[in-house]
Amino acid sequence: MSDNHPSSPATETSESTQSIRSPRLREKGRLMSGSEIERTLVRLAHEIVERNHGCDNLGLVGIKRRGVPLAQRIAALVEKIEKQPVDTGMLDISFYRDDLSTRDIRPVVEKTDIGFDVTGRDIILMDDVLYTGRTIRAAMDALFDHGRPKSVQLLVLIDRGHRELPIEARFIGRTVPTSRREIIEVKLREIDDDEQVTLVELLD
Ligand SMILES: O=P(O)(O)OC[C@H]1O[C@H](OP(=O)(O)OP(=O)(O)O)[C@H](O)[C@@H]1O
Ligand SMILES: O=c1cc[nH]c(=O)[nH]1
Repeated sequence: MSDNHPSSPATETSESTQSIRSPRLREKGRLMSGSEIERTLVRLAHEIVERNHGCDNLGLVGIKRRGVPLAQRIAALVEKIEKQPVDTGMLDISFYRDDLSTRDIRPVVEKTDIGFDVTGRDIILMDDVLYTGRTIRAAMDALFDHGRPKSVQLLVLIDRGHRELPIEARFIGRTVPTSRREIIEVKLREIDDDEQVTLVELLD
């Protein structure tokens, strides 16, 4: 989570008397359990295959962090349906965002290596949450730095609205109307050792 999202994590500084308090959060309820996430991914894998008439030219690209396990799981499901492997890669868009000045700068820079040639391919970008659309816009910039795909489609587990750019997902796990004072928190077992989607309210 980042500073430009209300869901920013606790930021404490010990080097001075100043400390930025974490926002107070209240959990409002669970939107999806682990098994609901799994079932949704199975449906999305079938939709991808159906709308792309197979998977011959597909390449899946997950956006760090939680888009990566989503892409890997969907690749495995598509492979099971179509009985052929699907190229899968990842993008770390930290340095491509257009609002870097307001980002929580992370100390570890991870190299972006999509892992296959995207030129001429039908690329499906994957992320956990679609909100303003700025991450996806940045991811597309990064993608086109790597080559020229034939098409780019977007898959998200949760579309929470509040777009600030003309970006829409083609494959959506669940559309959740939210207020700007709410946060969608996605947990995936590969990253969080837990698996669920919850709606959280920002109290401050
Ligand atoms: O549409 P947007 O407004 O760009 O928001 C969506 C992004 O926000 C989250 O990432 P974030 O950078 O907050 O943190 P994360 O790496 O902890 O998921 C989420 O994973 C999406 O990538
Ligand atoms: O609610 C939100 C908004 C952006 N990113 C998230 O993970 N959750």
